[in-house]
Amino acid sequence: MRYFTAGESHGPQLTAIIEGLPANLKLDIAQINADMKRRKQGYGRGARQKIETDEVQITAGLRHQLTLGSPLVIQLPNKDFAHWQSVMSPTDPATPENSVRQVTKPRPGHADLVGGMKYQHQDLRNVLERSSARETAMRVAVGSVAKQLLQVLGIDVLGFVRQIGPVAADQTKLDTFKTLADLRAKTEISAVRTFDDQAESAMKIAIDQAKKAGDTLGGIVQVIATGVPAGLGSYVSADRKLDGQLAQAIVGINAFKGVAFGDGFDLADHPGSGDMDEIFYDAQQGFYRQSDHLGGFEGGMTNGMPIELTAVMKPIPTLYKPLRSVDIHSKKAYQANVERSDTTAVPAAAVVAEAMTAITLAQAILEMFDANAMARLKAQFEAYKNELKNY
Ligand SMILES: Cc1cc2nc3c(=O)[nH]c(=O)nc-3n(C[C@H](O)[C@H](O)[C@H](O)COP(=O)(O)O)c2cc1C
Ligand SMILES: C=C(O[C@@H]1CC(C(=O)O)=C[C@@H](OP(=O)(O)O)[C@H]1O)C(=O)O
Repeated sequence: MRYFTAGESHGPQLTAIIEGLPANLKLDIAQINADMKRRKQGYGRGARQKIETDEVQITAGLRHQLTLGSPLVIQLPNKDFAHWQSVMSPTDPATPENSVRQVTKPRPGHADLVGGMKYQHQDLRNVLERSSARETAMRVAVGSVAKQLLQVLGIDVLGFVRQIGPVAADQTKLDTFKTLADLRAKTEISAVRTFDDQAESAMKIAIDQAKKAGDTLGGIVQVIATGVPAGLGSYVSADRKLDGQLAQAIVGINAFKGVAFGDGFDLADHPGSGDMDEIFYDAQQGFYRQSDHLGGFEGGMTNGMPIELTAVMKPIPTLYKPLRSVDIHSKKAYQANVERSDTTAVPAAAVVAEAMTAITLAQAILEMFDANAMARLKAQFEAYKNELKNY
């Protein structure tokens, strides 16, 4: 399965094309729109989210709710385009209004300056329109399709928030959730998509303070995937290591600067005796582990334990109290451009990280098993899981 997205943040619409989905996967569009809504939400988002409704249309590859095996096309209109028609028209010639609204003062931390240099743009709007995380809406739509495929195979994926700015949720509270369904129920009703009420209140205060100061916040998200069988990915070549592919997918999210699996950076100061997931066997379940320090990966392959990753998002680069920059035309020192921005988008980014994990897992499965028809895929997948149990 591969996919592309196209579309500018304030252009007429965003589009995703997914190729390589099996035929006869039942798709619930309401479920895709529910995920779109989850990405829109989160304490600390800016005014843009009030304008958009983020309801997708599927215009190819689907008949009577079943995939055809042909490319699936998902479209999402940008409601904000109505306010940007003259600036963003794909066909009309440029008007004087365009030059007034040119962006020439690049924002440190955004793609503006380097994108302008690389593509020889004199109006940095030509960079920001596509580098904007508006595009992550399409990744969530694609991820929602991937999650519906994984659901048929018994795999569940959830993204949530661990930290916003200096406020971290309490790990011991996370350990009290026995199932992913319980954790989902808790994080879905949280304004910051976390599981710790006390931390949530402190996170909201931190966001309010940052907003008041014209500043922004980053944070840490976590993704857990359960029901993943051992053996996805491979140790035989570096580019086939699934943890490596997942790291790319996660760090490829706008503003993400790092990813860690299992105990992550804490592995550095743990002795080996405390951090390997020891191997046990019983006839009922076959080989199993009692711990998940390595986040579900050994040798670039899933090992049958839940996949657990954490990832860090830097603070939002557009500041209402702008940073120092230089005008690309006059070369004079100015404050960076600011139009409108989120104070933090960590809760939304948790949904994007969940989507990227689901896409990466679905791709690994569709590469390993027959990807033509859903029923055959499911039969092969179940047979493989039985084979593992009897190894
Ligand atoms: C969901 C989400 C929302 C974002 N919202 C904003 C925003 O409102 N303003 C902003 O400057 N950056 C925002 N960003 C971050 C920028 O898109 C990102 O920093 C930029 O594309 C540069 O890429 P890099 O940070 O990966 O280097 C957001 C990121 C995500 C994932
Ligand atoms: C539009 C979205 O996020 C945008 C991501 C973004 C950026 O620079 O990444 C900048 C802002 O764009 P605007 O100036 O239109 O408000 C965010 O709102 C979205 O998530 O749907």
